[in-house]
Amino acid sequence: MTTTANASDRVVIFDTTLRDGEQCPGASMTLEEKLEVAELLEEMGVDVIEAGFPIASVGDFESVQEIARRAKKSIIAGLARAIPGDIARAGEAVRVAQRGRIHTFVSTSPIHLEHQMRKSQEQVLDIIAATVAQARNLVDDVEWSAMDATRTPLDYLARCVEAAIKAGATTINLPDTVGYATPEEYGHMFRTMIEKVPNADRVIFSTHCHDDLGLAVANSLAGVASGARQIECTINGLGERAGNAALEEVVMALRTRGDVLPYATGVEATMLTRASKLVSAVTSFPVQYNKAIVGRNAFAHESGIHQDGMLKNATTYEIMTPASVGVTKTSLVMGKHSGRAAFRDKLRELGYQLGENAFEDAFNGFKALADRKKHVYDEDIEALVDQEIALASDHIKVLSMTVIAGTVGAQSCTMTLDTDGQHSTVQATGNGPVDSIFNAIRELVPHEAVLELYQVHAVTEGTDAQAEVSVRLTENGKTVTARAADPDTLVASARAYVAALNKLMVKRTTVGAQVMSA
Ligand SMILES: CC(=O)SCCNC(=O)CCNC(=O)[C@H](O)C(C)(C)COP(=O)(O)OP(=O)(O)OC[C@H]1O[C@@H](n2cnc3c(N)ncnc32)[C@H](O)[C@@H]1OP(=O)(O)O
Ligand SMILES: CC(C)C(=O)C(=O)O
Repeated sequence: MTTTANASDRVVIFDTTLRDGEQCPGASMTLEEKLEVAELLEEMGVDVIEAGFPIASVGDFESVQEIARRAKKSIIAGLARAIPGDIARAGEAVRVAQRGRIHTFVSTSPIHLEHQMRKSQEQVLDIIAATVAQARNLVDDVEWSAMDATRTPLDYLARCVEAAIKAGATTINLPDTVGYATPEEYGHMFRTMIEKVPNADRVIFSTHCHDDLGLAVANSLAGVASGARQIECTINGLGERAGNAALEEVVMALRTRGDVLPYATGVEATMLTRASKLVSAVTSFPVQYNKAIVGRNAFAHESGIHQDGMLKNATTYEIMTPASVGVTKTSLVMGKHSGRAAFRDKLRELGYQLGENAFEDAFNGFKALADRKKHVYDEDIEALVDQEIALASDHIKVLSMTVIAGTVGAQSCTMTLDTDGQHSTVQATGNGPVDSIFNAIRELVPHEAVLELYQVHAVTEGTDAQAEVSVRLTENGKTVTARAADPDTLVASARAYVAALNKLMVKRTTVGAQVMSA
């Protein structure tokens, strides 16, 4: 790859996760973490890695130098203000790289010149000439940036760019430092510089966009469409304030919309998810669920209509494949918006084959559960379907129950059971609510079976989790175990006990014994 041609359709990807990304409050990384990220960026095919700001601290200097020492293919850049000491330090750090770059910057906008730099336009032009020349004496690859370029009058910006090119800059970066530009304005700035500035064709123009108005990626792409051939970006869009253009979004926009943005990058897109996860882990910055490309919902579909389309053909609702960014598969999330098509597919995946009636019952049960529960997991569906299957062969069913529990008085249960179509009700007390439930059942269905095990566990997490209750009964040497699940632990307990009784009845019938009478 060459970084000197401006006319090609190859876009240089300049990753600044380790510099601008680290400027995100709380995102600082240790040397080891930076080395790990840099190694992955290089393996992924990132052209330029901005490894840090060497004058900022000894730690920053050391990490830029170590990354520079280890890099094999990527260009390693170190940032420097337009100050001789900064440039010397950056040069010292990147000189050990096979391909080192000094990236020096100075403000150009009236606001910055007046309030931050406290310099005149003419003084800044002199500074640009001197500092870029100093950097060029140290390395061949020098990038110059006009800090706050998008709030700089174009005629003055053109004079600055001309001065930087004349002094030897090889890349000219025009940042939207405060995330202020619109795509149209940003593109116009590049077209103007490329048309107006002498020798503009000898350098690569670069974008560097911040996301204060959520336009960082759109502006970067507008810059490329207007002649820029380097995009500065960060993994997960990390960076100062609202962050920078996200590398994964830029790369996938170029890849997915090659019809209108016919520019290539050298990035291996299947590594994007891995890179996102690594940066999230080392910075402790979670990736928002709905983040484009790498958010956990980026390839998840919950609504029935979308799931139906996805099952028929994934192109109905996905513009890129999950595999293209390193995600193993699309996920159809089961929830209250899911329909029959997705539910049928989920049952198939879980190994169930239900007849139409049983399927409808299970689907209605699932919808009712999804209305009460935020997340419906595979285990919830399994518990629900197991219960539907068990109910289909039940002689005894729990029709209704009311339990009174608490600190005042004995716990009691009023229970109505349906036994082969006959309804009977009883009220029973007990030593605790579960005991009162089991006593009620014993009164309605007299039997000798002994309760061997009563166990409750949450099927999934959260206070709205389904409780799964297991009950084991033993009678005449025969043991049965049954389970039932419900968000109400007491209902699950009653159903599990009754399910165990039903099993016991089936066992008795099988061995020719008397069927219990209610
Ligand atoms: C848009 C960006 O993202 S730019 C990069 C921002 N990143 C960082 O600032 C992170 C690293 N920074 C640091 O560690 C420190 O700010 C340092 C080491 C660079 C400087 O620290 P200090 O010497 O204490 O200066 P301080 O940070 O208080 O102020 C910045 C100074 O740099 C000057 N300055 C800012 N940008 C530039 C520039 N591009 N060229 C020359 N001088 C500059 C400011 O005018 C100010 O100078 P002054 O003290 O004479 O008023
Ligand atoms: C140093 C420059 C490139 C910068 O980070 C900005 O202007 O946002």
